[in-house]
Formats: sequence, structure tokens, C-alpha cells
Amino acid sequence: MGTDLEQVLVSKEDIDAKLAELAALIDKDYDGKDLLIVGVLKGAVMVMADLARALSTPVTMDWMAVSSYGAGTKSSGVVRILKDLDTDIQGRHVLIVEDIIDSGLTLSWLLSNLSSRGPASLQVCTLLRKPEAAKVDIDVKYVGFDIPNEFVVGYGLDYAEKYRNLPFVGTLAPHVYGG
Ligand SMILES: O=P(O)(O)OC[C@H]1O[C@H](OP(=O)(O)OP(=O)(O)O)[C@H](O)[C@@H]1O
Ligand code: HPA
Ligand SMILES: [Mg+2]
Repeated sequence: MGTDLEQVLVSKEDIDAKLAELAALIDKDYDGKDLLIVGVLKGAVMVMADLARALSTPVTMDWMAVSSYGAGTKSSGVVRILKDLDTDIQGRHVLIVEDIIDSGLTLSWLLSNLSSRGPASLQVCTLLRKPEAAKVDIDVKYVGFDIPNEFVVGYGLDYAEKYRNLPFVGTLAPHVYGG
């Protein structure tokens, strides 16, 4: 495992500090409002769990599962719903929680899908974003870290379903994915 990683990009300490910062902003913005946070499975599991516990605002939590990457390192652009929300979001304040915005294709699709359901508001919080990889322009209110255009793993992010449980975000050595 050790040799599969090239370098640590965002440490556990950096992640914790950033999520505390984002949680304080979200607490302020949603003060007195009823907030539903929606985690995008599976990548956002760690961010959801840690962000939710850093918030003081009471929230409800729901999950959607979509997949556009399959087993590779490139977005197919074709988004499939593997699990829909359990909640009716009409009239609700909804915050989508993501681990990463890479091409932006997943989120752009999700935003149009969820906004058609008539939420009172719809915003996005992501731990990571790759500005150089953006294929669509998306307005994201809460961003943790802008990172270089490299394939990363850990803290929810996988390569072929592996490495999600690493407590930090790191780059994968090219030999692992045949680079
Ligand atoms: O901006 P994009 O290029 O669309 O990429 C970002 C999306 O890709 C990953 O999910 P993936 O489809 O790999 O599913 P997973 O969360 O189960 O790993 C990630 O969790 C985001 O949801
Ligand atoms: O860099 C990445 N790593 C893992 N999963 C991903 N999904 C989109 N981008 C990435
Ligand atoms: Mg993935």
C-alpha cells in the first residue's frame, strides 16, 4: 500500500481544519433554517460524516448514489442513479456534499436533476476541486481545496474501489494505474 502512493496532497490535519472552517460558514448561512444535507455516495461518505459532526446547525441527512467513473480514472460523462433520495426535497434547503469536483459533469447533472424537484435553495459543498479539469462551469459555494489536475485517492476517493479508507488525500503512483 505504501508504495502505491506518490505523495500526500492534503493531510488529515488540513482536512479537519478546513471542514471546521466550512462548517462555521454553513452554520452562519443556514442559521434558523431547516437544512437537508445530501451526500453523494460513495465518495462523499467521509466528508459527510466529518462535516455533519462539525456543524452546530441541526441537519437531516440523505444520500444519493450516482456513478460516472466506473473502474477507471476518467469520467464517462454518463451519470447513472444507483440510489435516489428517500426525501421529497420540494421547499427544502438542500446542500449537496461532494468529495471532489473533477470534470464537473456529475455535479452539473445532479444540480439540474435536483433543482427540477423544486427545493427552496440548492447549494454545493465539496472538499476538493480541480479547476484545470473543469468541463462545465459550476457555481460552488463551499470549496475546501483547489488541487492540481492529478488523479487522487483517499478520504472517500477510490481507484477501482480501493484506498477510500485512507485518512488523507494523496496522489497515486503512475505504475498503479498503468501510467
Ligand atoms: O466532476 P466529475 O468528473 O464528474 O467527478 C466527480 C465525481 O466522481 C466521483 O464519483 P464516482 O462516479 O467515481 O463514484 P464513487 O463516489 O462511488 O467513487 C466523485 O465522488 C464525484 O462524485
Ligand atoms: O481524482 C479522482 N480520484 C478518485 N475519484 C475521482 N472521481 C473524480 N475524480 C477523481
Ligand atoms: Mg469513484
